[in-house]
Amino acid sequence: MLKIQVEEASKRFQYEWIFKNLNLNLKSGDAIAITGGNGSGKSTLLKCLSGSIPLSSGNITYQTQNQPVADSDWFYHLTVSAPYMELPEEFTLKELLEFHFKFKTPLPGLSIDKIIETLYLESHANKPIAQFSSGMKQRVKLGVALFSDVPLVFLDEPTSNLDVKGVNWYQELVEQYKKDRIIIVCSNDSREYEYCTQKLNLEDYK
Ligand SMILES: Nc1ncnc2c1ncn2[C@@H]1O[C@H](COP(=O)(O)OP(=O)(O)OP(=O)(O)O)[C@@H](O)[C@H]1O
Repeated sequence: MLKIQVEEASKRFQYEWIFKNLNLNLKSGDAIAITGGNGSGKSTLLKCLSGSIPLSSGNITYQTQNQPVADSDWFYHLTVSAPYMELPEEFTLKELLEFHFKFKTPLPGLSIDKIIETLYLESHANKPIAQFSSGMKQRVKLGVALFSDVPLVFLDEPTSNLDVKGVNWYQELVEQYKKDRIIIVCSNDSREYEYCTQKLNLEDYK
C-alpha cells in the first residue's frame, strides 16, 4: 500500500506563484484528475509530486507499508507518461522495451512480446522509434508507464496525438491496469479522466 501526503504545498517560479497551500492525501486504489486551463500548473504539480522538481514550501511524503520513502527513492515506485518526455529515438521498439524493463519489472504475466501485442505494434517491433508516428509514440509512452510494476502512475495529457480508436484503447487500458495503484492524470479533456474518483482544479489554489 502506497500513501502520498501533500501538506501546504506551494510552488513559484521567480515571482510567479503557480499554486499555493495545496493539501492532498492519496492511497493505492485512488485515481485523481488534476485539471485547470493552459499554464495553470498541472505539469508543474506533476513534477513536484514525482520528485523531479522541489516545492517552494510545504511537504510531500511517500509511505509504503507505513514506512517513509526517502525522496531519492521515489522514482523506484513510479512511472510517468508526458508529452515533454522524449523516447530514445535510435532504439527500435523492442530495444526500448528491453532497456526500460532492465530498470523496472513488467507487471506479472506481461512479456515484451505480449506488451508489443497489447500496443498493437507487432509489425513495428524492429523499427526505430524515430520512424514512429506521434500516435504510435504516445501508445509506447502509455504502455511503458502502465505495464511497469509500480504502485504510482502519472499520466500527463494521456490522449495527446491519439485518434478516436486510440482514445478508446487508452480508456480500456487504464480500466484494466488501474487496480490497486494510484493514478494521477493531468488533463483538460474529460475523456481522459472519466475513471477518476477525485478531481483537483488548480484554479482553486492560486
Ligand atoms: N522551469 C520553469 N521556469 C519558469 N516558469 C515555468 C517553468 N516551468 C513552468 N513554468 C511556468 O509555470 C506555469 C505553469 O506551467 P505548466 O506547464 O505547469 O502548466 P500546465 O497547466 O501543465 O499547462 P498546459 O495545459 O498548457 O500543458 C506557466 O506560467 C509556465 O510558464
